Amino acid sequence: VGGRPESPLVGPETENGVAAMAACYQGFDPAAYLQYNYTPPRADFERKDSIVPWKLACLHRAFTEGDVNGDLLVDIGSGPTLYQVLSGCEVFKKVLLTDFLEVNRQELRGWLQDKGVSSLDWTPYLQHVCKLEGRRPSAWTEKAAKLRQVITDIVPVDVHRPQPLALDDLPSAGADCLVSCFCLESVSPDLAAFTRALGHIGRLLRPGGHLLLIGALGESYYFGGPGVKIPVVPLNEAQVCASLKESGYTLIRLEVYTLPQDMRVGVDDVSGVFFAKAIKE
Ligand SMILES: C[S@@+](CC[C@H](N)C(=O)[O-])C[C@H]1O[C@@H](n2cnc3c(N)ncnc32)[C@H](O)[C@@H]1O
Ligand SMILES: O=S(=O)(c1ccc2c(c1)CN[C@@H](CF)C2)N1CCSCC1
Repeated sequence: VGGRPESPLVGPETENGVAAMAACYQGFDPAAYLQYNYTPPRADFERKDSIVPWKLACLHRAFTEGDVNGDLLVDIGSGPTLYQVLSGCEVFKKVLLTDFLEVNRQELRGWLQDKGVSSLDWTPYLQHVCKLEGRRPSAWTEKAAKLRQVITDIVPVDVHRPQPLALDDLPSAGADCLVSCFCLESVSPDLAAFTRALGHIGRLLRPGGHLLLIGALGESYYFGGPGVKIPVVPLNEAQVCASLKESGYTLIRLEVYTLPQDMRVGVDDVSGVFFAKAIKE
């Protein structure tokens, strides 16, 4: 994983762009990334206009409105975060986490295997999702146990490969649902590569399966650690919709959140966040 794409359709220019992106990620710092994006002011559960309640509510609704079901949920480009599967872990028997970097896979294993070892305390996220589910916040320990029970593995992934996962990491029937947050636009050298990557992960999904895609709007860079500036494909809503359509999905719903000024904290130049629920044709 992480090698050059195999597709004969991809020219040297794109291969060079993909390789350059992979090089940018060698300095990625999970603890710093979590600090930049998953602590206040961005992760402030007391603020009504905070992005956290909005995102967790989008995911909760998408997983629980009745059309998403099956056995296997795969999270593409998990990074060092878990918020993206806190609702899905109640709906799927198996959850597969994936990331390109061993440092991120190690961060996730630290949380899963040992109650104390992780760079961020996910308790407020667990408690918030319990509240969305109508449970008492103290049920967060049960949700943490559920998460540790359903996450079957944490494996390498490369969305620029036509087959992003190792064949033996995925059942032949494919995944029933994919979730992917802030990954494709943050790892692609350009819009064409973003769209191709959407098609590649679509091949992991059974026909009729759902994609829950969260991403940045208008973002051209972010810091993945101190001094680790990573380029991002700046997207607008129309491009997201067009790329989904071009790569074989039917859009069910697109929701957009505009970041308040005080959440623009210098770790990136994101202007908004989109949430797309789509179905693979
Ligand atoms: C901006 S982070 C998103 C992390 C997390 N999903 C979140 O919501 O914050 C982008 C992630 O993509 C991963 N990544 C980098 N290159 C990749 C590739 N070629 N294929 C899949 N994931 C990749 C990085 O290791 C990183 O964890
Ligand atoms: O939407 S966030 O503010 C957020 C969370 C992660 C990221 C960005 C924004 C923008 N840059 C991305 C680079 F890929 C990563 N957010 C942080 C608090 S919890 C919910 C998600």
